[in-house]
Amino acid sequence: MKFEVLTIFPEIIECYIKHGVLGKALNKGIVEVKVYNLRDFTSDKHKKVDDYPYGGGAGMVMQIEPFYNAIMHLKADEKPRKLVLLSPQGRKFTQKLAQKFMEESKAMVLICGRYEGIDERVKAFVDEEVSIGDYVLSGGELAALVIIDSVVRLIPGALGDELSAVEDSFMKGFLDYPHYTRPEDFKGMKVPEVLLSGDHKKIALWRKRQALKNTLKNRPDLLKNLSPEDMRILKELC
Ligand SMILES: COC(=O)c1cc2cc(CO)sc2[nH]1
Repeated sequence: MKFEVLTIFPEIIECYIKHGVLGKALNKGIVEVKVYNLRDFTSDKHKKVDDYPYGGGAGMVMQIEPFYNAIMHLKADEKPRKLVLLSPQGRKFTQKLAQKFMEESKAMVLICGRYEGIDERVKAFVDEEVSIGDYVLSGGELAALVIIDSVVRLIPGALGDELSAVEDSFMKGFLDYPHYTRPEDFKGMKVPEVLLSGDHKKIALWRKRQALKNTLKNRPDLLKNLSPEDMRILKELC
């Protein structure tokens, strides 16, 4: 899978992708991330990317030309790619959409705005507009990193051989269960006995109960289409 990121702050992306699962996936060649500085696609000596908004108002708007030039540069190889604009107005990014992106796209272009936003005409050249949540960010780069991180984790082989409980739980529509590691007793805060029992069936049931309890408490909206077994456990919790 290949990600191409358009941004005026390439270092934000380049710094993050070197670490952790992403870094390993890059080293394994499972994923490729190329970052393009929009300033390299300007035509003036000051590498200007923004200008005053038509109609007035506070702040500056990013001009279409650098985005257009960068997109045309990428499209020159005529390879298929999904162009995604990160924006607060986009459709909500979820684990399901991450799965869809991983399954359907060999290459994604992640377009990051800054300032007060970008010229609306850029949207004529993108396939999707995506938001990672209902809050204001200073730019699209963090949202682009969220998408890269969550999609790469889903690529077979990216996580190595370690199972990922987080993926499992979210894919099943729950929040994760609690995790513990040594020491067994930290200032009197003990690890739940069941996790020390070695009884894998009991441990699995305890984890499922905890995941449902967490989900009921913090994200009841996720509790849809439960299996009869999960519904039984949930009813016990209520
Ligand atoms: C100038 O600001 C942006 O380009 C910008 C992009 C995004 C994405 C958000 C949440 O998904 S908030 C936000 N702001």
